[in-house]
Amino acid sequence: MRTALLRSVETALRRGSSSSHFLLRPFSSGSLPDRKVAILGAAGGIGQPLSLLLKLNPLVSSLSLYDIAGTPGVAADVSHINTRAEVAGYAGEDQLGKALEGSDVVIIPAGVPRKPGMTRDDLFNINAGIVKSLATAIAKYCPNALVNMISNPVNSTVPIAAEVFKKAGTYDEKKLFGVTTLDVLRAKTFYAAKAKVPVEEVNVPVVGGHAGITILPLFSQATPASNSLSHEDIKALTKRTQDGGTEVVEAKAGKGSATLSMAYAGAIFAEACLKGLNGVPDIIECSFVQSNITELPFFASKVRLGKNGVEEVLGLGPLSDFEKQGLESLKSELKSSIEKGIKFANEN
Ligand SMILES: NC(=O)c1ccc[n+]([C@@H]2O[C@H](COP(=O)([O-])OP(=O)(O)OC[C@H]3O[C@@H](n4cnc5c(N)ncnc54)[C@H](O)[C@@H]3O)[C@@H](O)[C@H]2O)c1
Ligand SMILES: O=C(O)C[C@H](O)C(=O)O
Repeated sequence: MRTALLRSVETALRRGSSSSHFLLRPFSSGSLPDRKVAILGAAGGIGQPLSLLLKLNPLVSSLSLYDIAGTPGVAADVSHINTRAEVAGYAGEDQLGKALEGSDVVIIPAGVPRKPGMTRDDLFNINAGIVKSLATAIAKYCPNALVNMISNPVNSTVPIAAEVFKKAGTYDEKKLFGVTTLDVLRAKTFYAAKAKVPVEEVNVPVVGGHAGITILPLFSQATPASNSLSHEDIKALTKRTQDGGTEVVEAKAGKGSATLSMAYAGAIFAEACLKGLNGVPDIIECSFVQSNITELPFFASKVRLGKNGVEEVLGLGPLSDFEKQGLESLKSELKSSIEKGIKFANEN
């Protein structure tokens, strides 16, 4: 028999709040809807910890782990954890259809990561083709799924997927997301340390794209507000957020890029998508989506998530002069990365 406590936990889970945390909380999956999540690239540096985090999430009833190799081991391993999600591992292209069929959310961390000295755009030649073939399969096997794109360069891989979906006749701009959550986590972490405020209370929107100067944290809108930060502090925080990925790439010295923090960020964003699908109100996250809040066709900003994916692309809000300058400076790089993705999808 379910106790009042369990019932209230269930209600809280369904209603949720974007800040409630899925780790270590008691749950009963009794009346939660079934949700299948597929991870493409599940045997990789991000894919493995992301598989673990989603196995811990009671909103997931079926966890489908796909990679070109290595997934049976990852699947067997996480499947022993005594949580709701049933886990299946699929390896090799001939199993991709089965891995995708019936998915509500597909997360894509498939592709190569950076080494020191490389930009994210240097990954384009390899990752563009990988993303194109995975998007083609999504259009065929689960055209209604919400797609969470992690593979870099996100500023180009999201437009590639959009073009593939358009050609297949399945494109729904509400369902395609570039995952920029790690930029938000970094902005929150760095701001909290500098402003000396409790990190768990901090919110900072990050807009633009996901590479270098296209990453634009809006510290003028950070909460709790701080009046102890100078303009030089804000400039330094902005630069550190923009270079956060490179900081990790250099520290890993040739052994890849952010994997653990990215898995956490990917799990947060996937959970937000699932809550939206489940009808939880007021789920707001930053994401790189089709947008008309600037003249660019894709742009990261706060979005409200709902039963069909993006319910509303939220505006930028008031910007400081420094942020207005940052916004103008990022546009040409972001525009050419988007155009590069569109061109690739249409010519290959
Ligand atoms: N969006 C972000 O904020 C963010 C953050 C960190 C990393 N990334 C990007 O995520 C990607 C993955 O990073 P990683 O560290 O996990 O790399 P990794 O090399 O450790 O893992 C990538 C995995 O993708 C798999 N893969 C390759 N081709 C595939 C295909 N066709 N189908 C399915 N799987 C395929 C590989 O077998 C491997 O297991 C990189 O492009 C990286 O730049 C993005
Ligand atoms: O920096 C990278 O190459 C990986 C990722 O985009 C990140 O921001 O950590």
